[in-house]
Amino acid sequence: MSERSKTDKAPKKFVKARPAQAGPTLGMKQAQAKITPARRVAYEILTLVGEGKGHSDELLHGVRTDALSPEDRNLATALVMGVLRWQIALDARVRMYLARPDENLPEPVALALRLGAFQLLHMDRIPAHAALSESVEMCRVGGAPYATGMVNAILRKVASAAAPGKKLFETPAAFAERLGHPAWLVERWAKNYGRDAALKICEADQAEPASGGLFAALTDDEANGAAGAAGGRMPQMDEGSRLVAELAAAAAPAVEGRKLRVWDCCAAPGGKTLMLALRLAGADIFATDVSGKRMDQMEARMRRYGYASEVRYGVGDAAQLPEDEGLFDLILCDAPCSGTGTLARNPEIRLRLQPEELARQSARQRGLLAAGLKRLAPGGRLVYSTCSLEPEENEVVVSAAAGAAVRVPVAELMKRVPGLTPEAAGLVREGVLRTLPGVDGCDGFYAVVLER
Ligand SMILES: C[S@@+](CC[C@H](N)C(=O)[O-])C[C@H]1O[C@@H](n2cnc3c(N)ncnc32)[C@H](O)[C@@H]1O
Repeated sequence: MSERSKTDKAPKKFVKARPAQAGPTLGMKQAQAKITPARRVAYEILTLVGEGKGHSDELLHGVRTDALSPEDRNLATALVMGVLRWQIALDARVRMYLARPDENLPEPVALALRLGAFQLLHMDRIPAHAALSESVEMCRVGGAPYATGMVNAILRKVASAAAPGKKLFETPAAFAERLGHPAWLVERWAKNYGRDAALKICEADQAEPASGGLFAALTDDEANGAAGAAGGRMPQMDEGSRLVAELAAAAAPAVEGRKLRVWDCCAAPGGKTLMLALRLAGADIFATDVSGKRMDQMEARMRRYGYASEVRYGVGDAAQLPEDEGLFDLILCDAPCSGTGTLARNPEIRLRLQPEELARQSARQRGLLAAGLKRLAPGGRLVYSTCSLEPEENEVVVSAAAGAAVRVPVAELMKRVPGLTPEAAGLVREGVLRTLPGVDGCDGFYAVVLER
C-alpha cells in the first residue's frame, strides 16, 4: 500500500467510482482552505516521513509546528504519531473495502485514507464529518483529485462498519496486524520472549511511552536542580535509558591517585553522558559520536547542566579513535541499533525495518564492541548496550566480539544504583540487563558489562 505501482499513473476507475455524496469538485485553493492547520501539517509531515525525508520526532519539533497554536500542535502530534503507530492496521482495514484488496494505492490517497480512518477509529473527540471531509480535501490537495470519491466512500464504510471482532485466541501474526506491527517482527518476539510478552510489547508500542516506576520519584531538588542540591538537575530521559547509564556509572572501577578515565563512544544526543557526569563527579569524561551534527546539538544541550561542564567532546568513528587518546577505565558503547525496543517513541521504525537489516546492524555492532574492548585499560570495564529487542544485536554480538573479556554479573552492580525500586531486580535476566516495553514499564534495553 505504501508504494505506488508502475501502472497506477492514472487510475481512471476512481473517477467513475466517485459518488454524488462526495460533493461538488473544488478548486485547489478552496480545497486548501477547507483543511485545518493541524491536519495540513500532519499530512505534510507524514508525507515527508513516508518519503524517508525526515524523522517524525524531528519534524514535529521543526518549523512546520512552530507556527501552530498549542492546541493545533497537540492535534498534529497526535495525528502523526497515531497514524504511524497504526498504519499497518489502518491499511489492513482500508483494504477490506477496496475493489482489489492487493492494489497499491498512490501515496497521497493512502495517506488521506490513513488519516481519516485513524481519526474515525481512534479519536473519540473528532467529529466524523470533520475527519471525513478534510481527508477528501487532503487527497485532492495531495494531487489525487480523481480519488476523492473513493476516499469518501471508503471512509464512510469505515465509520459505519462494526469493528472486526477479536478472536478468542490470536496468533502472533493476527495480533501483530491488529496492533499495527509487521508479523515477522512480532513472531520473532513471540519466539524469543513468549507469546504473552510479545502481545504486551505490541500493546505498549501503541500508546504514549510509559514511565515505569523503576526508580523512586525524584526529589524536588533532583528534578529542578535547586541551589544547594547535592547532585544537580536530573536529565529528562526514559527510565530504561537512565538505568543503562546508572549501571555504567555503577560499573566504574576504583582508581588510585588519578582521575577515572571514561569514554562514551556513541554519545549523542547525550542523555547517558549527562548521567555519567552527574554520578562520576571529577572523572575525565570523553564523549564522541560519528555524527558532527548530532554532536553539535549534544554540546548545546550539555551546556545547560553545570555538572557536565568538564566533559570533553570529539567527532569520529569509535573504531578509529587515535592511539594517543590512550586507554580508558570505563567505556560506554551505547551502540547504534534497529531501535525495536523504542517503537512507541519511534513508530516509523517498524514500517522501514526489514529482516535483512539485522545482520547489517549486527556486523557494525561487532566492529564497535571489538574496537571498544581494545581501548580498555587493564581492570577496565565496558558496558555494551542497545535499545533493540533482537538477539542478533545483543547476545550474538557479545558472543562474537567479547573474546577474553569477562562478564561482570549485573545483579551485583544494580545494588549500587541509587533510587532503584525492589521490582527492578527482576530486570536482570541471565546476568544481563533486559527490559521489555509493556512488561517492565519502560523502553526495551539490553546491557552487558565486560571486564578486561
Ligand atoms: C543509540 S545512539 C546513542 C544514544 C546516546 N548514548 C544517549 O544516551 O543519548 C547511537 C549513536 O551512535 C552513533 N554512531 C553510529 N555509528 C557510530 C560509530 N561508528 N562511531 C561512533 N558513533 C557512532 C550515532 O550517530 C548515534 O548518535
